[in-house]
Amino acid sequence: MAGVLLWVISPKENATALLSLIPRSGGKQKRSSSLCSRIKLSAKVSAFSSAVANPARSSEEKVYEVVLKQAALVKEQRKKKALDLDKAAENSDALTDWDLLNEAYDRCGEVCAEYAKTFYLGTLLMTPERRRAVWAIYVWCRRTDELVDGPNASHITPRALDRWEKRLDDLYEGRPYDMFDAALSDTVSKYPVDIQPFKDMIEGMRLDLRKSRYNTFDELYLYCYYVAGTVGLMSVPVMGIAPESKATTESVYNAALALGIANQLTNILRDVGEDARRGRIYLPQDELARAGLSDEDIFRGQVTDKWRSFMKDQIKRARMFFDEAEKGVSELNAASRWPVWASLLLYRQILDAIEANDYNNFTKRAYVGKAKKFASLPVAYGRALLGTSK
Ligand SMILES: CC(C)=CCC/C(C)=C/CC/C(C)=C/CC/C(C)=C/[C@@H]1[C@@H](COP(=O)(O)OP(=O)(O)O)[C@]1(C)CC/C=C(\C)CC/C=C(\C)CCC=C(C)C
Ligand SMILES: [Mn+2]
Repeated sequence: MAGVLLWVISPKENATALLSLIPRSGGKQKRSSSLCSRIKLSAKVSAFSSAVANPARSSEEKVYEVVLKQAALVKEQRKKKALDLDKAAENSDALTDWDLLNEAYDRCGEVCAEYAKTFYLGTLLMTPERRRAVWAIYVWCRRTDELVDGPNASHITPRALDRWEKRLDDLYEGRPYDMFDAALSDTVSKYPVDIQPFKDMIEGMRLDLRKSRYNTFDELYLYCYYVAGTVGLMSVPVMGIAPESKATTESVYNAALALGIANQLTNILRDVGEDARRGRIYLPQDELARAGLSDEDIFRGQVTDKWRSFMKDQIKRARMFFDEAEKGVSELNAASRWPVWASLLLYRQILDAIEANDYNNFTKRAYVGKAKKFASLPVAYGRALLGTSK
């Protein structure tokens, strides 16, 4: 991870491309207009927001455009029934440097195993091709987050993030800088993963550099999309939609987006105290004010009835996003469902843990204990076995 920092801070010293060009597979894009379930969730969620009219497009509408674009890319692939992604992936390996590429993917797997053990275990059920592609995406996300959250975050400037984005462009064009990039470069050449969610995640990191308050849920929603909803959009093209699924591609992407948003909202609710100690308050300012709370209340960190009631509403909204996500998991390829269910069940239990801590997210960290974690894995497995909407 340190290498990334060196590179973005001082690119010249480290700018050696390790692997040569990797073939790209294209994908025609087609638009669709099924906003239905998006709007339903939007209506439910905005019941929490103020009555302030928002004549401009909401963040949800803007984000939905990315969802449609990514869904269209995948729909195109699904139509090509004869194309077996795993086979295509295997065949195009013949054109690249096998050993280096395999090593690059293995290293991604190692990083993943170290930082996210449960998730790593879950990926072992996937086909080898899909598994290693998800690892490559995971590592890129982890490195991106490390830039602004890691030990050297204080050295990161907007220009450093611009260089990271340039590096992303390069790897998409088959010019990776290091072996982790090479793995991702290979992945995006084989699966219909659009570059936009990756760029948007970098945009989320830019926001973290310049913004420490969110006026409304709409603003927060966009941030959550940038740093977490994007992960869902990056992952589904690799995890794959079950061939027998009758669900629309857009609805599956909606669910994936919802899972990212739900996870990030949960992160935010869990880390209120920790973030406040870094001068950050992600909770929407207008909702805090309506609950009779201010930044000072958060810095003071006292669990009052006002706070409990405010948190109950926040938790309720996060759960709504988890519910929305649930609708899509069974539509994924059978082998990809288990890690997704596991992550959904585990993350959602953090909300239960906040409740169990009597809403003290100022000084008590809500976490899911080992026993509960292990108990969730067979539950996730059971759900993964259930069929799709066919
Ligand atoms: C149909 C359907 C439901 C499909 C599933 C789609 C899917 C796989 C969604 C994944 C959702 C997910 C795991 C989102 C990640 C959310 C998250 C925790 C984002 C974190 C951002 C910044 O947070 P913060 O800095 O506040 O918190 P920390 O203290 O740093 O934790 C991130 C850290 C961004 C970076 C994200 C990652 C490193 C995770 C990347 C994960 C993958 C690519 C694999 C996803 C696959 C599974 C099975 C979970
Ligand atoms: Mn982080």
